[in-house]
Amino acid sequence: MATWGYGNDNGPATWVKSFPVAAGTRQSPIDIVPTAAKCDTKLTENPLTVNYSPEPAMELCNPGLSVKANIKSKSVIKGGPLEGEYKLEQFHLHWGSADKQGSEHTLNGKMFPAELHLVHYNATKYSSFGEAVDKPDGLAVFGIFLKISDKPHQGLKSLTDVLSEVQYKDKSINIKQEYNPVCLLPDNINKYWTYLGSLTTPPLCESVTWIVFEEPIEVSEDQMKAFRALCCGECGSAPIVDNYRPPLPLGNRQLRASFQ
Ligand SMILES: CN(C)c1nnc([C@H](N)S(N)(=O)=O)s1
Ligand SMILES: [Zn+2]
Repeated sequence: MATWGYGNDNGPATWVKSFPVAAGTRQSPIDIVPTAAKCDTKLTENPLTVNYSPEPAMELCNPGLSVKANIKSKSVIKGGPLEGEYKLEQFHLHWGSADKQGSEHTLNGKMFPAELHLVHYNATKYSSFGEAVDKPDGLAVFGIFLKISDKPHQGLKSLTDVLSEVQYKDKSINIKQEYNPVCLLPDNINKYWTYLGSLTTPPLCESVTWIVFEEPIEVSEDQMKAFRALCCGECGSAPIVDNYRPPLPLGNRQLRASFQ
């Protein structure tokens, strides 16, 4: 079976052939139109709280279509739109071949150069990510926009400085001791949009409560170049770029905002 990807013959428009849910009614990403969002005070009555722990030796790997860090520590979130406690499973990114594109969610039709996803599963109701992945309340993913600045992002620097060591598919390394993913979050996590959606890559399960933060994090052009130097396969293979799914219709879903 042909593997899915982001090329002309295996990209997002073809995924529905193997994953019919791609044509579902709660697919992600979406275009975020702030004026269409409903400000919901319930989101602030029980504020979103993040309780991340340092990762003793965080595994960073190149699975071939992104770069991802697997989390073993007990890093959890709760509150906001969430019922129960969700445990961080992994984080990864999507980025463009140029700064004009790369994010999955868009803001008033605008793409950012990249988007960071921190993927959590409902540890109150389910015993593992695998059990939670296809449940309607199984997952919660933080979406964080990346924007270009002249200064590198210090939290991401521990990763971008070693990406050359995972340049090729299936390479992995362990990041320095005590990496705390909290360093990746924007300063203000009280301003976000939330809606019910899906994984943005196959199997595209409609199991994600998305929490997309209004405040982007800032990265340097050199850090973007480091992501764009990662390869889809072995030495000489194509670079990993434009690994984003374009937005899907919001349909009858309600987009809520935690702020005015
Ligand atoms: C198995 N896991 C953790 C994931 N499967 N698909 C993921 C997608 N990349 S996303 N973008 O998080 O929906 S994350
Ligand atoms: Zn993702």
